[in-house]
Amino acid sequence: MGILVINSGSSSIKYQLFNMDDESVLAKGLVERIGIEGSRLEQEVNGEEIEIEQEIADHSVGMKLVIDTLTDTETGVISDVEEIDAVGHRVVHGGEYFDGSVVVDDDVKEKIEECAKLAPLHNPANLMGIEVCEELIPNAPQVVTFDTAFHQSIPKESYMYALPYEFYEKHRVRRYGFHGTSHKFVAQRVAEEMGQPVEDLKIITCHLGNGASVTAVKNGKAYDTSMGLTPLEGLVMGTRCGDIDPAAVPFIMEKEDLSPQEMDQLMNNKSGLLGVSGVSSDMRDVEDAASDGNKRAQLALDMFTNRVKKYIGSYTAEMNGVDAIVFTAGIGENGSEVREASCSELDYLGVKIDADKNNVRGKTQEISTTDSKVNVYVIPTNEELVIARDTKELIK
Ligand SMILES: Nc1ncnc2c1ncn2[C@@H]1O[C@H](COP(=O)(O)OP(=O)(O)O)[C@@H](O)[C@H]1O
Ligand SMILES: CC(=O)OP(=O)(O)O
Ligand SMILES: [Mg+2]
Repeated sequence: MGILVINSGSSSIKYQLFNMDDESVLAKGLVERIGIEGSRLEQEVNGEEIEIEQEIADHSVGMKLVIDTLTDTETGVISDVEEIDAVGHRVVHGGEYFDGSVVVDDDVKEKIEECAKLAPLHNPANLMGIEVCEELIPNAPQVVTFDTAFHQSIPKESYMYALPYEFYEKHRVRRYGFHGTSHKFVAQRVAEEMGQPVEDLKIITCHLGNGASVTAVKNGKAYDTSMGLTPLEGLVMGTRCGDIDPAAVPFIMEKEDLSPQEMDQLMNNKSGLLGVSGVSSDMRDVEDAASDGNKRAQLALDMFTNRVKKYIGSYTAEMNGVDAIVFTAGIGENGSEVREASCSELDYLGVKIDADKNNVRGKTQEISTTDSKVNVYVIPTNEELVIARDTKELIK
């Protein structure tokens, strides 16, 4: 059974074509830097890599390139889209509508669209992916898996905001949390690595990508998470500011005469690493600029890692301890300096990083010293495999 999984991030499309008879990967690829200079597609088939560099203006152009590359006579692994039996998509915001994966129909699409105002960088890209697949792979059923689903277990004292209660009742204003598929996957994986049941562990998972979030996973369930009503709250991100004093919002709007939409754009698209450094939203560019002596790039880096550290500390307090800390996603899997800085001076918690072991990219590895009280790991996330499993289950 051929299942294509599409994971549209805010700046990338990751895809994997699985043979779900044995969960083998037929092709795996990444379209990155969508909408910014240097956009490209990278695809791996049986260990062989190809690279296509071209301008990719948005997720719709990116999706068409993915399907062309998969079916191309030279680069492709299938001769026809008919070999794709189903498509599974990652969708970021499911509101309180969805606590699990579902088959796409008009009603589901409407609800994804309705939630788009709460995930403006994501749900529109996710919907675009669904619509391009409907057009180009018309016979394949489509399934969606929501980032918000895993966080449904968070207790009410953590998901509520201290606003007048009626705003929860009227508009469902609350913390939802995102990257749930990834947090759940790496929490389970780290428990396997440690040879202990996830139900016995207190784990802090740091998903650091273009969007970034930290989750406290207690006894296998999400207990708190840094993203909120939208994927804007919490960590400093590529273009998002994360936590700020909410009173800064009306203050800036008044001073700069901004509409709510303009203010939202400022916080979602022009802030974070990009806004502080003035260099780029991409961690690699910011790290390069900082090592060339750019002070604002260094400041952006320091703010990024300081925020990760704050969340690790606060979730340790909330869970009354921590057994394992996991780093995952683009920056978490590759950025050894970010990991090292985020865990520096956490020795009062018993966290000690081994510099040699930490010199690792994109593979599962314990990076803490043997006498560290907390096990720190790099675990590559695999949201796509989780989505493929759900898709197979639902179309049976
Ligand atoms: N070698 C690396 N070192 C540091 N950061 C990296 C490296 N490779 C990728 N990244 C960072 O990962 C981020 C993208 O992460 P990713 O999980 O793909 O994001 P998203 O899914 O949100 O689009 C970018 O900031 C990029 O710079
Ligand atoms: C929810 C979110 O921020 O997703 P991404 O990291 O893929 O942008
Ligand atoms: Mg991502």
